[in-house]
Amino acid sequence: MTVQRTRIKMCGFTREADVQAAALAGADAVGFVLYPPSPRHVSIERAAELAQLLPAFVSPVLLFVNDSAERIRQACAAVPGAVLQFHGDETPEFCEAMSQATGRPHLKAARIPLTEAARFDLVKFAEIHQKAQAILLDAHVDGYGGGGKTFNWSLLPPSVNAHLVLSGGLTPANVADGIRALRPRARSLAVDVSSGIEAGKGLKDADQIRQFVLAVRAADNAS
Ligand SMILES: O=C(O)c1ccccc1NCC(=O)[C@H](O)[C@H](O)COP(=O)(O)O
Repeated sequence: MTVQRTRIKMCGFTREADVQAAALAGADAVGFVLYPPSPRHVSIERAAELAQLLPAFVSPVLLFVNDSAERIRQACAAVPGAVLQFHGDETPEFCEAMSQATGRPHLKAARIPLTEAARFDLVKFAEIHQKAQAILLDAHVDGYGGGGKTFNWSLLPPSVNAHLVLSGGLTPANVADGIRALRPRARSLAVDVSSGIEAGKGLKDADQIRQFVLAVRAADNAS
């Protein structure tokens, strides 16, 4: 029997020890929020420092919200190998142009209404963002993201022709349910977490990090 392995992105890191804890626990990607209004914001220089701690095969992810092409290029030059995550209102054309200009793949966030997920045309969104490496499904919250809230997973379309990343309010306690709800709908599924592994905004908790990875592995092994 083939066990599908759910890849794990953890986001919003600001401290060295937390980045090391995430990599040690088994995160496949570690995200840095380059959006100044976020309480998890880090500068390009700080993201570069933290990304240097990542071992082989753990990808840095640079998160932008409606940022400029110039600053995205600067960030890519400072953080080799980073994946781009566009979490604002970026058009498919802008996202594709930035991937072309930097040679980096990108994730595009879809911000799903908390209680009316069916109102969001995810099939169409995935079609117009078909050049994205994956579509990250986040809850639509004030401040663009990192809200610690789930949306109603059951209201999503039964099938989406895209690699999906489930995000928004995931915790060690609910991530298995999220995997079970989303895996049948996607070409492949990964999960993303920020608030659910924190002691405070941008301050990650090593034990919650470990618990989150264990919960994902248990869900994979049970599938
Ligand atoms: O994390 C933030 O502060 C943030 C701010 C503005 C835009 C996006 C942001 N985070 C993006 C992420 O990828 C988060 O991991 C995602 O929104 C899930 O966050 P959470 O619900 O706290 O797990």
